[in-house]
Amino acid sequence: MRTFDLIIIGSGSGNSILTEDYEGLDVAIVDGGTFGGTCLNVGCIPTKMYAYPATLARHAVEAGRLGVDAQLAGVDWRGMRDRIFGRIDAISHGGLEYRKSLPNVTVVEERVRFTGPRTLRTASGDELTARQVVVAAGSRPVLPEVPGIDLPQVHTSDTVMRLEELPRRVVVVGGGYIGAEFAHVFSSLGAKVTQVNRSHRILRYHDPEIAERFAREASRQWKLEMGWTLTGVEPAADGEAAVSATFCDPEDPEQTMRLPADVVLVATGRRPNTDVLDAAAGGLDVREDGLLAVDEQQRALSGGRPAEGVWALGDISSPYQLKHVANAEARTVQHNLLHPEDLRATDHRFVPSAVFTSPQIASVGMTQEEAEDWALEHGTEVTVKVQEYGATAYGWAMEDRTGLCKVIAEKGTGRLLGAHLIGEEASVLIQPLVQAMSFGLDAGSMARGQYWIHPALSEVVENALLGLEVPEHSPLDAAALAGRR
Ligand SMILES: Cc1cc2nc3c(=O)[nH]c(=O)nc-3n(C[C@H](O)[C@H](O)[C@H](O)COP(=O)(O)OP(=O)(O)OC[C@H]3O[C@@H](n4cnc5c(N)ncnc54)[C@H](O)[C@@H]3O)c2cc1C
Ligand SMILES: NC(=O)c1ccc[n+]([C@@H]2O[C@H](COP(=O)([O-])OP(=O)(O)OC[C@H]3O[C@@H](n4cnc5c(N)ncnc54)[C@H](O)[C@@H]3O)[C@@H](O)[C@H]2O)c1
Repeated sequence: MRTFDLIIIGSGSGNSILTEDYEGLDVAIVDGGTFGGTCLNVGCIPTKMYAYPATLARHAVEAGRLGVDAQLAGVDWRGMRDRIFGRIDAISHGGLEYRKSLPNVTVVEERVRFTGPRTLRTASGDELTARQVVVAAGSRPVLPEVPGIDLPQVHTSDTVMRLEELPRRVVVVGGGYIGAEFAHVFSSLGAKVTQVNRSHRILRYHDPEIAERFAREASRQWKLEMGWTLTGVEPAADGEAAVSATFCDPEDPEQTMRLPADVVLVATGRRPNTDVLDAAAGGLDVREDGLLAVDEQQRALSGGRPAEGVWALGDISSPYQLKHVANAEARTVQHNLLHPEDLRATDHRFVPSAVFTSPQIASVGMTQEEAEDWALEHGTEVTVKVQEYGATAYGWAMEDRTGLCKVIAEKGTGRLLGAHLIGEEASVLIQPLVQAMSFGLDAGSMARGQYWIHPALSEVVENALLGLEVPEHSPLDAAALAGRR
């Protein structure tokens, strides 16, 4: 049995814990996959490195509306792929080598499982234990158990970005973040894409007005099929495509659909790795949804109480499955490991997210429906303003027909409750609204307490705020508005 001061399982956000403050500790960092984890190797970073050129390609196709005679002559998929992974693989490799070079750090490049409280066994049979264990083992794609799911033409986000050629026909299964982003990438780069979703709502956790606007835009760019569940994939009979994917209507299984494809991308959600880690054998509580149970201080729970010396962060324990959340939780663990007498909690109040499609989508806080329910429950009223990009000066410059910014606030106080955008640079435009919510700036003060550069796109946000029925300045202080008391 090898004993350490600290074992970190997972080199994604888990790896960021190890600063110089840890130099005095004997640390093991364990990862059985690619060093650097999901975001770097198969997640946020490579997808955005594809999404950006895909957006450029989309703009070229749409530039004619503005009198620019551009066209998409083609894309160099292999060149793009090699540029992207040439950069990423080097970062992953460099990170691994750096960790290996540290005298106090042992890198274990193997899968591990819990065998008891704070004890682990590697795939090759070594036993490891530590005073403190950080579980940062992430999540993995869920694959429906249907015939043909293991055919080589069936991919997940883990493999699809390394294809040798840009496929001609792609069937994307799933209507969430991953499905939407890859439908954008493949269709903008020139593939014929059909995106199939089980429910009748795409991006189902988003504000319905945004999701509907997105569905309208998406169906201009690729084919959307709603209300179908995947039943199988088989080699195609006609030789026109490599495989055909079959679907049925979950409410009427007699209704079926067959789609030819060169690539079937399955993006039907991700599952926390608590099962492969055998978290229960470590005495840790696993929730019904498969997440490792943690408290606000990121302490893993055992029998509902903090387990001695076990912490967790990121996709394995967080319902958000977002890199900025995993990083924030890692900062909490980094502090708490060294300051047991002064534990911090992770602030999960205003978690924003964005979908990097064209147009982009960004969201923070309550949807309109959630805000209206909240208002009923708290005996208060909400005010909502939807500002179209096309009705602002920069929106005219862009001849924009799709963008909108919806802001939701409490009427009496101007407290911002939610913001939802679809449109150019939505992921950037939302940030001042996240800031206002986090620091308790009310909508009225935010609108009129600062200059907004004219005629920048940010006037969309300014005008949305000005359209709310709120006091010019809030009667409440910032802490109360930020929901801190
Ligand atoms: C295609 C895609 C696009 C994404 N885009 C975005 C985005 O734009 N913005 C955003 O905020 N989020 C995005 N995400 C989500 C984001 O990548 C994750 O939320 C984040 O990477 C989770 O980090 P983590 O540290 O919890 O886990 P990970 O980074 O997954 O790290 C876990 C590590 O643990 C290792 N591991 C697992 N089990 C074991 C075991 N038993 N033994 C040893 N090692 C093990 C794995 O090999 C892995 O390296 C995206 C995800 C995907 C899949
Ligand atoms: N930009 C970002 O922040 C970003 C990008 C990608 C991924 N992520 C993270 O990764 C997570 C996983 O993404 P995801 O898109 O795989 O999951 P998701 O949960 O967002 O979406 C899964 C979709 O698949 C559909 N589905 C499920 N089973 C199906 C079936 N059998 N047939 C057809 N459709 C089916 C669901 O209805 C849903 O629309 C996200 O929740 C997100 O947190 C974030």
